[in-house]
Amino acid sequence: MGVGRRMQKQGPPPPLDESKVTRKRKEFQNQDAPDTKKRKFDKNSKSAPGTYGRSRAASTKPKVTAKVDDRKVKAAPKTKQPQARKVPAAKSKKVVSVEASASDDLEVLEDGSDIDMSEDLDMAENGLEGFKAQLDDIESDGEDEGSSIGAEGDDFLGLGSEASDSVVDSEDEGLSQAARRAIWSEDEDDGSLSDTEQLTASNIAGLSKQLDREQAQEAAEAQAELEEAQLQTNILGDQDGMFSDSDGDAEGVPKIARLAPDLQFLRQRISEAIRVLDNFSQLAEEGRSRSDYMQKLLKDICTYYGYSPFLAEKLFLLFPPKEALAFFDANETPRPVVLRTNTLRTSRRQLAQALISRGVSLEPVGKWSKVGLQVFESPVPLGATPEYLSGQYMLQAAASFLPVMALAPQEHERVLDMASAPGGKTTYAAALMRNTGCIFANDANKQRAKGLIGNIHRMGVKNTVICNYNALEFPKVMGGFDRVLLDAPCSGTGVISKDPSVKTNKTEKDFLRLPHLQKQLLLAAIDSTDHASKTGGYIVYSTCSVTVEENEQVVQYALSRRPNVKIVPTGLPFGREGFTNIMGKKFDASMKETRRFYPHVQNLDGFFVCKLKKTGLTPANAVHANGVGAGVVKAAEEEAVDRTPLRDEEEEKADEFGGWDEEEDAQYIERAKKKSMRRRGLNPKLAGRKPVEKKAS
Ligand SMILES: C[S@@+](CC[C@H](N)C(=O)[O-])C[C@H]1O[C@@H](n2cnc3c(N)ncnc32)[C@H](O)[C@@H]1O
Repeated sequence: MGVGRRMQKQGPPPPLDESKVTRKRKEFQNQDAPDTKKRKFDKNSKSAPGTYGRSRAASTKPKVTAKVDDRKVKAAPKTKQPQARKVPAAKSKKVVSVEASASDDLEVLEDGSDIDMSEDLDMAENGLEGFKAQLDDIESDGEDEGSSIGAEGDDFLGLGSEASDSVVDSEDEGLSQAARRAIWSEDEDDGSLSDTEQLTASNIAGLSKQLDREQAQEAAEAQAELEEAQLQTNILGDQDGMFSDSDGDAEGVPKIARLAPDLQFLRQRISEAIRVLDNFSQLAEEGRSRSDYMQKLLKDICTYYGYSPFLAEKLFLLFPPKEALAFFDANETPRPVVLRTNTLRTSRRQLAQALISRGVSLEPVGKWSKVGLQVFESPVPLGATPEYLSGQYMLQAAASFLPVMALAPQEHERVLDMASAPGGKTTYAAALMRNTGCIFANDANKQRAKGLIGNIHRMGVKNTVICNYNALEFPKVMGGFDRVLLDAPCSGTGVISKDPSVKTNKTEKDFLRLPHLQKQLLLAAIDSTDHASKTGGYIVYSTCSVTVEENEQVVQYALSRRPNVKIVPTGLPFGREGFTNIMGKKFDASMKETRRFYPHVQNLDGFFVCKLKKTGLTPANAVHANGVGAGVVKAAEEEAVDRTPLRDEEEEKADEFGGWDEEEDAQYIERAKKKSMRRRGLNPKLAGRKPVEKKAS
């Protein structure tokens, strides 16, 4: 986490203030690009993807001082409205020349701190008011130069405008006429007639032609700017209404106007469509159906937030329309940075003190966790502090505490973590078990399992065996666990703020393939659990996805294939109930005991947690996850012993993850043999020698 990045407090995010977003976007359209490059921005604000992010950044107003006549004065920030620049050549050039000279002296103050948008906007507005007043004063001087200045002032106000850098303070009232000319009319090439210039018969025709040429050139430039502005904002195509639109279906829209969406307008249209959908009978246009609005809305959501149509629809349908928008918005902002205290090494209080002494600003994550700390600001990289390196904490999203809290592993139990890398949940479980009992931490991915090994060592976890199986192999590999955690591989629709590629890279195929795998893994988890465990017999299924296919549907499948399990309360103090009925799909009534977590509700990653209790042996006719018949499952369940198959030597050698060092092992074996001989009273040095036969005397 970088310096100066302030996070929101964990908890529901405040509702989006539409008026601010709109204002900020408008400001962006009025900004000059070079100014925006110089600023630093709070990355933690709500912003739409891509250009929306840029527009939000660009709309921030820096503090600007301009030196005019060697005096520093506060200036209103530059603004620009290219569409409105149809001004006579002479005046326009004058404005540009003033801007150029003023900008040489401009100082953009960058204090490096986050910029408070609302304050800056107020400042900008106040500055503009002050400048208008000053211009009024200048105009009221009533002299030739004054009237020329007055005209410039009108341009400025009308344009909104270019010369705002060169704001003069009240001291300008005392400037001499010559001084004013120096400020406002120094451009020799401005095309206007100076008061020393004479119009004669010989040059009047030439001058007239020159003016015509310049006016034509100016008109061409204005047209070019107008077209460029349309490219940026797509205004022509969009402003006709909700159903005459930017995607090229509106007649008479020039092609040029269809290239880039106007995000501000899109946002308004999305809000409007949602308003109509919320009160359809009263607000809908005549002849338009709900589905017309829905289609339009989904299309706009795809453009605005950058989702594939397929995923936008899937996620949209999980919520009422207004809430769906809040969900999409929340996916555009990062979740709070949270760390979990490793109670095997320290206490939360001690850790907090140590980090605070390094300048870290933090708070307990909430009453629901005794180990979480939310970090607001840190001057040091949190992944490299001595406390981190000595394993006193894990950087871990708060939502990922929840499945372990639901699992509630007890001391001295045997626990299986089926998909455990990089170990956030395994190490938490180990801490809850106070390093007693045994956790089998499995992951099918060797590379990720290496990260798991690193974390386990760093955090002083000693009760864990790391395995590298396809978890579908369980319980053939091993069974009879008191508790099993299946934090399943998933599509990641709950963590889009961390990985926005999910918006476009998940296809229909993924939502067939993943649920299939998840269902099979859950059957394997159930079959690996000891229903007769004195302390447990529990399975926790979790994903960091919010789709129904990966959650309720998977659990429902398991209930239908394994009548020997039932859903039980998770024990978590908050979270929304799982769905029992959605989009025409009906689930078991007990599904409401499962819990859903959302970015826009709890300011947590999207998560699903379900706790199951195994009540008996898997029935004889059950089919195992791995396609194996019931007999094998039953045998594996009954025989809760380690049945890890021996792997052949070649495989072992090639396996850098779990392979043996043959030479080192030979030494250990040799040493062990010698020890064992000594214990039996034999001399190891004589080992291998043939016993000397005693000669008969
Ligand atoms: C959501 S992540 C697990 C995160 C982990 N529980 C933690 O808290 O750090 C899912 C994991 O499943 C693993 N995985 C995918 N397919 C698997 C399979 N068939 N068997 C076992 N692990 C699998 C992936 O390698 C990945 O590490």
